[in-house]
Amino acid sequence: MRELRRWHPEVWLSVSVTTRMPRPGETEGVEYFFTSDAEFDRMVADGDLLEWAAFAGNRYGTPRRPVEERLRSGTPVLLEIDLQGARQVRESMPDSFHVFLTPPSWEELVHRLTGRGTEEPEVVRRRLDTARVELAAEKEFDATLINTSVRDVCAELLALIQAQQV
Ligand SMILES: Nc1nc2c(ncn2[C@@H]2O[C@H](COP(=O)(O)OP(=O)(O)O)[C@@H](O)[C@H]2O)c(=O)[nH]1
Ligand SMILES: Nc1ncnc2c1ncn2[C@@H]1O[C@H](COP(=O)(O)OP(=O)(O)O)[C@@H](O)[C@H]1O
Repeated sequence: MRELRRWHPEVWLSVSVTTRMPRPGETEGVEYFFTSDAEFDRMVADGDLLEWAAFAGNRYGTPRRPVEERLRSGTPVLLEIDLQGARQVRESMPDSFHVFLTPPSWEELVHRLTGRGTEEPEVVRRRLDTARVELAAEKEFDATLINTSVRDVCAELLALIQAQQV
C-alpha cells in the first residue's frame, strides 16, 4: 500500500479507523486513524462506517463518507480490508471489484509475520489462524494476486484497477 501511494497517488487509498495500537513508525491519519473503543462504538452506532470487522483482537473499519465522496467524483477507491469486511462490501456495493492478496507460500507468510517482530507470538499465532480461514475463501474474489515482490504486486494491482476503469 505504501508503494502504491508513493507511485500512484491517482488511486485513493481509504484510511481505516482501528482500535489497535500504532506500531513504531505509523502515523495518525496515514496508515490508520487510531481510535478508542468508545469512539469506535460511536462510529458504528452512528452508521459512520461502510463496513467493519474484528480482526486478531482489534476492530477495523472504513469511514463511509470519504469513500462515497471519492466515488461520486469518479476517483478510483481502494480498500485494504479483511475477509469479513470484503463480504460486507460485496453486499452493499455489488459493483465493487475484489482482489485476493495471497502469500507465495504458507512458510513465507509465517516468515514475514514473525520477521516483522511487532507482535507477541500469541498474536502471530492468532493472525496465522485467521490467515488459514481467509485462504480458504479465495474463490469468493474476482481476482487473485500472489504477493511476491512489493514492486511486482503493486504493478499487477494497478493494472487490475486500470482495467476496471474502461
Ligand atoms: N474489515 C476491515 N479490515 C481491515 C480494515 N483495515 C485493515 N483491515 C484488515 O485488518 C487486518 C490487520 O491489519 P493490521 O493490523 O494493519 O495488520 P497488517 O496488515 O499485518 O499490517 C488486515 O487483514 C487488514 O486488511 C478495515 O477498515 N476494515
Ligand atoms: N511482498 C512482500 N515482500 C516482503 N514482505 C512483505 C510483502 N508483503 C507483506 N510483507 C510483510 O509481511 C508481514 C506481514 O504482513 P501481512 O501479510 O500484511 O500480514 P497480515 O495478513 O496479518 O495483515 C509484514 O511485515 C509485511 O511488511
